[in-house]
Amino acid sequence: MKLVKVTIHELVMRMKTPFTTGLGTMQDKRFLVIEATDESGVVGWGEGVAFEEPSYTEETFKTSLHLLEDFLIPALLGKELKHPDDVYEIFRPIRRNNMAKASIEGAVWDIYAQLTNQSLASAVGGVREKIEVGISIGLQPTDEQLIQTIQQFLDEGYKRIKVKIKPGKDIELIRTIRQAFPVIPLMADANSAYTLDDIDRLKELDAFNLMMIEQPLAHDDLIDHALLQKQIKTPVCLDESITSLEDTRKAVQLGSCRVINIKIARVGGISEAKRIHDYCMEHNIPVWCGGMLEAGIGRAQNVALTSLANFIMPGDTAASERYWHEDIIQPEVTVTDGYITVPKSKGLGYNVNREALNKYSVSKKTYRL
Ligand SMILES: O=C(O)CCC(=O)c1ccccc1C(=O)O
Ligand SMILES: [Mg+2]
Repeated sequence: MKLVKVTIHELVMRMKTPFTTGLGTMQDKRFLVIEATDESGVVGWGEGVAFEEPSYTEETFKTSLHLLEDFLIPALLGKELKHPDDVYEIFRPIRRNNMAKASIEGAVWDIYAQLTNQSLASAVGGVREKIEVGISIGLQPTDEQLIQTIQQFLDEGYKRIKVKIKPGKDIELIRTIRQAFPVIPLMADANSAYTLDDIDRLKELDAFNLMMIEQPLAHDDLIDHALLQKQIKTPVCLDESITSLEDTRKAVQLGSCRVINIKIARVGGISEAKRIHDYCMEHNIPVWCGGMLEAGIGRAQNVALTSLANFIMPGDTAASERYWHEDIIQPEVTVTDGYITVPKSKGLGYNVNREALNKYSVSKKTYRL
């Protein structure tokens, strides 16, 4: 494989409903679509999922543009690639900026799958025909609305409910949910809203039989999470803190968590996501696939990755229609009885809908060898 042309499309798509966490609210999603062309003319697609504000990680869609234009695309154009794993090595001298790296690495994986006549799921080593999915629900204005929203997604078949918590909207909130839904698979994501000073409060959550609590403490912490995990029964799941296989090794050795949320973009691509998956499998740490409110291309990659053997907990990869009036892929990702069927066709398994892509595109720029 050799990339000869890369086009960056900048899109803005309005979500059906705003998504609120302790970090902020998002409704209009600005993101990047990467269209990469190989020397044989095969086109691969990637998605740049960094948000407009550096609140979840330090990256933004603008830093992604800068990295792609000035470093990542120049480093890849014209390079002979034997396997998509080569991309991670080529990018190694460039520190962090994982979402920017993943955006173009995903396009190389798509090209590789097409050139080797297989689905992306099969190219990454997936073993499942269908994947079990859950849903992540943002903070709601009232408890009534939250209960109603949970009921709606349970009715749609979602297998696990994740709610956002923050100080002051935690114990009572979870108690209210448990009163309405005593036995559903339920978990809470704090997006780093707590410190060890809140340990008594976090211990109170042990009463509610949560599947796990996601990223309670600082976004870059492993040590305090290990201290916390020793004192609470609820399994700790790390999201923000895991940016690489190295972070994973340290977290597992320290006992910082019992579960890991893998997001392709957060760890710099599909290759590193796979290595984290494999390490966790060897160490009996279950993983699940997190989300970045992706449009169709990122969503398709999540479906493929989740077909790996150790994705044994439902992830956040919900149906396209949960987020978008119209997605940029055909067919859209659909959920039936809480499952997504992993596509078997060549490459991503979904076609990019050029008409939709152009409709939501606000600018584009092409780089050639
Ligand atoms: O539905 C999704 O794509 C995931 C939603 C979600 O929880 C989330 C959305 C934006 C930023 C961070 C997170 C998170 O997993 O912490
Ligand atoms: Mg999270």
